[in-house]
Amino acid sequence: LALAPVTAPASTVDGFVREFLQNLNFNRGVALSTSSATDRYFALAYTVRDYLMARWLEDLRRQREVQAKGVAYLSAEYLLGRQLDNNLLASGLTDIASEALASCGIDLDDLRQQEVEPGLGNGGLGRLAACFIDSLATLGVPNTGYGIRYEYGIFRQTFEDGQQVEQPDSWLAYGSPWEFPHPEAAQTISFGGHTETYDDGGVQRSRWVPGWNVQAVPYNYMVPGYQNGRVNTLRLWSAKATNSFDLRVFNSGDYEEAVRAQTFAENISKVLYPEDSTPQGKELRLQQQYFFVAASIKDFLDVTLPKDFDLTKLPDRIIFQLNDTHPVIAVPELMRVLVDEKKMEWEDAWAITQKCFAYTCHTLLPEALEVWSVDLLGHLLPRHLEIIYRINDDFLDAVRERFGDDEMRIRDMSIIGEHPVRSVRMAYLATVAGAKVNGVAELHSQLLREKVLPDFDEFFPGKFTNVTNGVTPRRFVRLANPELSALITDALGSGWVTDLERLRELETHAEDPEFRARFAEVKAANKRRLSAVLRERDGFEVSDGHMLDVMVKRLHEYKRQMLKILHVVTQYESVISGRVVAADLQPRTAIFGAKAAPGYAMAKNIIHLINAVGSVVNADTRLEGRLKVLFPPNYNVTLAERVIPAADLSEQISLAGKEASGTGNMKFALNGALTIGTDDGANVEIRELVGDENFFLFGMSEPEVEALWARGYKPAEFYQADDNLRRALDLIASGAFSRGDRSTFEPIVSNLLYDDRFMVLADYSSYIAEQVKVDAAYADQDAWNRSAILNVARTGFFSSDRSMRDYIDRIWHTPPSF
Ligand SMILES: CCc1ccc([C@H](C)CC(=O)N[C@@H]2O[C@H](CO)[C@@H](O)[C@H](O)[C@H]2O)cc1
Repeated sequence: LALAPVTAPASTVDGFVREFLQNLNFNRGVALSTSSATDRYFALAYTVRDYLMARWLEDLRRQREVQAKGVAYLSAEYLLGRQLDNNLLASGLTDIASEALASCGIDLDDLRQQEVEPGLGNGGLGRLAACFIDSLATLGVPNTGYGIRYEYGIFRQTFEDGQQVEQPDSWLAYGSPWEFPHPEAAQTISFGGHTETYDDGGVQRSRWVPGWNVQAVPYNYMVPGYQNGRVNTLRLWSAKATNSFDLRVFNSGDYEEAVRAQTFAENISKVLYPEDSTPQGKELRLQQQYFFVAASIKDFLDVTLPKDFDLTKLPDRIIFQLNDTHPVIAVPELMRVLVDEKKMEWEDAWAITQKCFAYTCHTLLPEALEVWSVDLLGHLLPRHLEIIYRINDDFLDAVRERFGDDEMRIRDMSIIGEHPVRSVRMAYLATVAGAKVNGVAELHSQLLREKVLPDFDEFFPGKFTNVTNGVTPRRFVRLANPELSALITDALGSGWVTDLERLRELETHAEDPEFRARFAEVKAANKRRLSAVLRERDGFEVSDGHMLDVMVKRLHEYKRQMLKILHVVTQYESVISGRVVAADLQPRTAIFGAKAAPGYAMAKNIIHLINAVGSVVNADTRLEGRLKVLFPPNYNVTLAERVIPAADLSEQISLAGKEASGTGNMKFALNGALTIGTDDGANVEIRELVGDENFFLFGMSEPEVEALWARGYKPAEFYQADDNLRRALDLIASGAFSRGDRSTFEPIVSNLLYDDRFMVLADYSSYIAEQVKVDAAYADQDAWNRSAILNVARTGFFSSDRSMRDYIDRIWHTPPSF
């Protein structure tokens, strides 16, 4: 019996009830009658786990047996969202669970609300990682996602007097029913100390003599494929002190000292860094990066691989995908293990390492590219710095080989930068070591090659490629928009959930007035649902008959939330000045969602401005309720799942050349919203696929931006030349939204007039003109709905399943196995 494969409980209502009550009574230790909602939620989660367990264990057994090449996805962030519904969908148990619980007098929806979403990421990069591991499991590709189990995720955002206030995100207060801790499989991770060379039987070798170490405890999470019997693993590491308690010191009465090691160690996985563009260069951040990378490499080499595995075959067994530069310390770590511990020759180790890594870059902002000072690196990871120096020396020798003694080029390509302080340029290390380097949208990958890393593109022909981002249709269409899903399935059958290009077949239905009417009803129903959510969550009222104009993403100047708020102020000013009659306005509600990095003052001021404009506009009866601004706090995955299906207009208005890709843009189009956007990131590919007539394009293209910059950009000239713009900025400067206090938003106005790095003023008139077209288009609801349906039909390309297939074809060569 012991060796028999684990069998899942019976997928029947009775079977589910039995399993649920079993978990409630014996796992939570309560009776149904005395149970709390939390008890019932945990018991439900345990029950769903039980149904997926057999698949998970069988998958692990098969992977051990087949030893197929797999993907180790290294990411410092995973923005997972709530797990319950996704796991119910993946196991095909949603209806059975709902019926089983109802038979116990429990409403499944009540339990859904109990779940706290794990906010282990900042934004795009973290959510993309979550979509990718979902797709790898659904495609049946062996994959382990590796990351950090932060005790505190992205902060909770509240507003006090319209200003962002950060609250700690204690998502583990009640524990998480979806994690499987394995303290017995903890890895020891070292830091500090020094290096030394020693004679190893006549061979001079180097070794690291660490100063201190911590324990990395793995927590496993299920990553179920969509109804394919597959379950991959997400392994997140948590830091613990090696010797958590020093009894000797304790008995000496110095209680604090006795536990200092514990707190010190735990700090490593305590909290997620809330920056999503400007690295702070903090030592703890580097500790976090090395901590999870070293634990993951040890875990794979010592646990997953068979004991006698021939490491020269490592590239046939695994590819480590670097999710931006955050895990790139993995390169010198693998070299250290192969050379220092496995005693491999440097050249052999390097040949293996170069085939085992690939690097995805997610940004174009120079300030977002991580650099670590050699002082800090040498202090924390002295052996790794030595290895990086050796990698760089060999690399620059090859550069000299190819280009001769071109010192400029040598200095420009060196992994070691000299200014402002001697530092390691992590993007350069990732590019030199990676087998492949990819951007996340066509335009981004092109700019990466031409502008950010041109020397490397020339030196490494064929290394640079592109894989346009994608989103999982399971969470962002099937789960977030059940009514649209039913409409699509009704028309096309259910195959689209795992074959999203099938949506193309909706094109013919777009010409069917009856189908358009049903689509309109779906959108209206999603708006009603959003309205109920925002009323209950934030006390907001969503006005009927309003176009929902939505901008949800991190607050960053390059994303230009300022352009959106200037549009609102322009409309407001036009009415209160009497130039426009309120009744002529197309009723519109601008919905914002955005967190700002706590240290990003300008971003926080812009949040304050949006809330300030909102409270004045919403209260001004002269607008007759035809223009509203809503800014629900704490935008996260769960709120995205409610807002996106209800949206009419998707705001993707970054300055061309700044947004690497965007993924919200894809989610909106797939849920039948029309996009107003610049030719930036993946907007370009969305517009190409949906057709110019189904996309509201405005603003400068990337080359036009470059040209204006080169000519010398004087934002004040645009202020002078455009009456609407001047009136809008003057109204803000006047204190109209800050109780007459002109100083409150002065920093924003003067920045726009005298700096405006992201050319808000230059693109203003084109944006406003395009918004007028949006209003006109929205007046013809039937034509709008036809265009919206064509957006759904033509954006199947943006499935993360397709992204994964591209990574497999162009980078990983890890076909789905067994
Ligand atoms: C070290 C500070 C830091 C932290 C996170 C990041 C991320 C790379 C920022 C990020 O999330 N980038 C977004 O990645 C998405 C997924 O590829 C893209 O769609 C977005 O365009 C890009 O801004 C940069 C710098």
